[in-house]
Parts: sequence; C-alpha cells; structure tokens
Amino acid sequence: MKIFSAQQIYDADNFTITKQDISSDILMERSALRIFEWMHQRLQGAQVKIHLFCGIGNNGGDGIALARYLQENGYDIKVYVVNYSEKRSKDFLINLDRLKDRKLWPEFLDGNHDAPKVQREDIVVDAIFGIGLNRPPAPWVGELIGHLNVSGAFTLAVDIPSGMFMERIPENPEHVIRANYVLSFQAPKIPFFLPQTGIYVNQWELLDIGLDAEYLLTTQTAFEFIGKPEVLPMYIPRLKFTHKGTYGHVLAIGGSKGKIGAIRLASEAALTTGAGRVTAQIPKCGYLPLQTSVPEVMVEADDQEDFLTNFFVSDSHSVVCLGMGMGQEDKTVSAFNRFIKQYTGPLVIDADGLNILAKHPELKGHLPKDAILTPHPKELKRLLGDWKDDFEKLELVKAFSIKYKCIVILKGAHTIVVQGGKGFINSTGNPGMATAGTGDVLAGMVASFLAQGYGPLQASIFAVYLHGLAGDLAIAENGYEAMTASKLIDFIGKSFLELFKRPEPAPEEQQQQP
Ligand SMILES: NC(=O)C1=CN([C@@H]2O[C@H](COP(=O)(O)OP(=O)(O)OC[C@H]3O[C@@H](n4cnc5c(N)ncnc54)[C@H](O)[C@@H]3O)[C@@H](O)[C@H]2O)[C@@H](O)CC1
Ligand SMILES: Nc1ncnc2c1ncn2[C@@H]1O[C@H](COP(=O)(O)OP(=O)(O)O)[C@@H](O)[C@H]1O
Ligand SMILES: [K+]
Repeated sequence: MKIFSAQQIYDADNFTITKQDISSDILMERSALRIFEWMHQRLQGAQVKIHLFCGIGNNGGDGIALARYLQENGYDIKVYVVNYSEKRSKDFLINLDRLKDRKLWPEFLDGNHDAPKVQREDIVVDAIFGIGLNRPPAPWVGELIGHLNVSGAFTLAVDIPSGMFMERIPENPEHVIRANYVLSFQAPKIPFFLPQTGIYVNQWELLDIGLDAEYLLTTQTAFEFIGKPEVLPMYIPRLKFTHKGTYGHVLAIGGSKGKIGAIRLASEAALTTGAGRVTAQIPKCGYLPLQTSVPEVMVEADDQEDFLTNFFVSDSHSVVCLGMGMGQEDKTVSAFNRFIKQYTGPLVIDADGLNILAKHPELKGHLPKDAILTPHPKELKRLLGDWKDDFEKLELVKAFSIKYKCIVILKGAHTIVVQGGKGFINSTGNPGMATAGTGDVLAGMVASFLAQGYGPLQASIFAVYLHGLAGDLAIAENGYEAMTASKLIDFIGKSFLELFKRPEPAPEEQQQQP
C-alpha cells in the first residue's frame, strides 16, 4: 500500500475533483460521512458526550461536517472552533454555515478563556490540524492539546493527530494529540510508523473517501506499507521435481566464545525458512554444541578456539550471511577484510559484520552490489553517524543505500527495508520480539530467501514480514514476555501457513455455497 506525501494527497484531491467533476466540499462531505458511519456503528446512538474540537482549515471542516451528521442522528455533541487563524478555508466556512443553519452554534476558543472541561468518560474528536500543519501550534493551542491529552477521554483523531507534522518531529512533544484511534483518509501517513512520532498513534484505520484510483495507482511514492497483499505475490512455490540443491546453500559465518548461539539461531532460521543446505563457519569451541543442537546444519570449525580467523567461501555456497555473534578480534577483522575485498556474491551482513564496517569505513566501498545490511538503530548510528530525528535518519539511510548500491534493513517496531530512494515499511511484529537473538533469526531468514532464488529486495521484504508474522503468532500462544528467539523459529512454519490462509467468507457467502 502506497504512503503518500502531503503534497501528493493535495494533488490527489485536485485530480479527483477535476476528474469526478465535483466541488471540493464533496470530498469533505465524504470524509465526514465515513467518520460518522464508523462512530455510529460502534456507538449505536449511545448518549455519551462527544466534544468536537475543530480547527479552521479543512481538517476542522471535516469535524464541523461530522458534527452535523452526529446532531442529525441524536448524539449529545458540543462543538468548539479552535480559532487559531483568520485564514479559514472555504470548505470550513461552507460547513460552518450549514451548521449554523441547523441552529448549532459552536463555542469559539481563542486562548483567552479556560480550556473546556472534558470528562474521562467523554469522547473527544480531534479535528484541529490535519496534514496542513506547517509550523508549531501557537502556545495556547498546544496547551489545549495538552489539556485534552490529560483528560483521559477517548480521543478519535481525524486523519492525523493534531500537532503531528508529516515531514518532521514536533518541537514540543506535549503539543501533539495522543490519539486512541486515528481515522486516516485513503492512505496511512509516514509519521505513524516512526519511533518518535508513532507514539501518538495507538491504533489507526483507513477510510476510503473515493480519491481517484488512477492517480493512486500511477503515482510513485517514497514509501510503501507492506502487508499480506504485497508479500503473497512474491512467494515462489516449491515444485515437485526439485531437490535440496534447488534451494541453495547458505554459509553462515560468525559466532565466538559465548556467542555460538547467534549462529545457531541464524542457521536454524535459514533452514526453517526453506534453504536447501546450511553450513556454519564458527570457532572451534562451538563445534560440538552446534553439531548436537542442530544436526541438520553442517559445521566447519576454525583452527582458533574462541574466534574466527578465516572465512572459506566456495562455489557451492550460494549466499553468505555473516557477523552474528562474531566479535571483532583483530584476526577476525583481517579475515573480514580479505573476504569483502574479493567476494562478489549475495551477502547479508549483520551485527559485528556491521560494526567492523563502521570501524573501517574504507571497506564499505568493497560491498558487493545488492549486499543486504541489517542494522538495529545502534549499529546504524555506528555506521552512519548521528541524526537529528527519524526523518533525517531515513534520508541518511537512503543516501547510504544509493551510494553503496546496497539494501538496508532498518530494524525496529516497524522495520523499514530501504533500497535506493525507496522505503518499504513492515506491518507485522510486536514488542515481544524485543529479546536477544531475534535479529540473528532475521538475518538467517533473509539469507534463506536469497538462497532460494528470491531477488535481494524481495528476500528482504519477505523475510521481514514473515519474521514479524512468526512473532505475532508466537505471542498469541506464549504472551509477550515468554517470547524467545528460539520460539520465534518454531513459528516460522505457521507463519507460512498463515500467509496462504484465505479470509473467512462472510456469512451470506457461506450460505450460497453448495
Ligand atoms: N484527500 C484528503 O485526504 C482530504 C482531506 N481533507 C482534510 O483536509 C486536511 C488538510 O486540510 P488543510 O490543508 O486545510 O490543513 P489543516 O486543516 O491541517 O490546517 C489548517 C491550515 O492552517 C495553517 N496552519 C498550519 N500550521 C499552522 C499553525 N501552527 N498555526 C496556525 N495555522 C497553521 C495552514 O495554512 C493549514 O492549511 C486533511 O488532514 C483532512 O482532514 C478533507 O477535508 C478532504 C479530502
Ligand atoms: N517493539 C518491537 N516491535 C516489533 N519488532 C521488534 C520490536 N523490538 C524488536 N523487534 C524486532 O526484533 C529484532 C531485534 O533485532 P536485534 O536488535 O538485532 O536483536 P539481536 O541482536 O539480539 O538479535 C528486529 O527484527 C526488530 O525489528
Ligand atoms: K486531526
């Protein structure tokens, strides 16, 4: 699913208005009606107090139009106009007049009076600012937002929480609505997925307001949101007359004394994701433990007891996945140095592989084309240096990916796969996965898909999605706290099966079946 910029949304509006030959207030009417339907379906006429805080732009206009629907259907509402500017939008004014025609007079707030009282059991509709916010709210508006946040009332944000920018972080973190629910028009917005701004969005849902399908389909976006519909077509079915040679050979290089488990997790994950064969190259101390714990993995031990001193890659290996638990001993760094200068095949670099790259920036130029790097935020910082905020971080990653022609899997609550100027934002996963070793599992899964013939971008996106899905299935059985990386591997199989599940048919469809 595409994630549009604010400008692209405005363009989509204009395109739709011209093509459908409608006036702009029709789009506002559709927006308000969709929100009303959503609320009415849940509230069923309940007499809970609904406070609508409306700005003076189109977001406010949506709120004002919604108030009309709520009033017509007998809801107990109170409408406030947050009068932060004299530049009221045309469609806001049209809807304000329609409201007044119904003898509904909003209370105008200008910061000179106490903020309205809102009880815990009330509902707040936040329609103060939408995607048009371009500077921090005036202090009194910010304080009003803060006041609503502490009220404890259920807060439903229209399109985007007020105070949230589309392209930067807020200056005052208290001056952004903390929405229980965001009803966003047509497409999700990028700040919903970044750690610094996603905190304001508890849950979100999309409402279709009928923006032009051709525009939506043909417009290229900087980001995409990855769900099942995007991932399913990537799947390569396994054919009958295939054999283990068909599914590639992953060489997992890493491990050091006390960290052999990292290689175990990556190798086992690679096998469980479908690689034909997996070989682990590890220091001697891990030979017996690895052989006995995962008998399917072939093990090649280094001469050194506690760390790696040599990487041996042959033509039989289709993919190299390295760095997990590897350490950064001088001789390991030298081995990495020799390897990266001559290896040109498919490559996944994780953990200490990334740390070595960060300490020896001259080696970055030797990355093979389409190498896949899987940093968590700390590893990324070592690699790229610091950034101002999450938006700048994304720009830095994009620039890095373009410069080194590599793919960066930026791990987090919403992992983002970056290739060139484009980011693919993952939809699966949960905080239960914030536990040691889950990143090693991901590295093994990416390598596995590469070995099976998936393209580098597809392997990255597919692995990230399935890894999160396995996490979601695992917590459904184990809860968040008891989740471990090993359990995650146990759910890789089920996550494939989940992928192929069809949605339950609706009751009427069931009846029609013979
Ligand atoms: N295609 C869509 O998604 C549609 C969106 N609509 C609504 O339109 C909204 C965008 O409306 P607008 O562009 O009018 O913008 P907003 O309603 O978000 O903001 C109002 C206006 O105030 C000004 N402003 C920005 N920051 C300010 C600040 N800190 N203090 C004072 N004034 C400030 C700007 O000029 C801005 O246009 C969307 O979020 C959505 O709610 C719908 O009405 C129609 C269709
Ligand atoms: N809050 C979260 N929600 C979803 N996924 C998460 C969350 N925290 C961590 N993860 C996922 O767990 C993995 C952790 O990787 P990493 O930090 O490298 O762990 P390790 O180095 O211990 O293997 C990543 O894939 C990340 O996306
Ligand atoms: K809003």
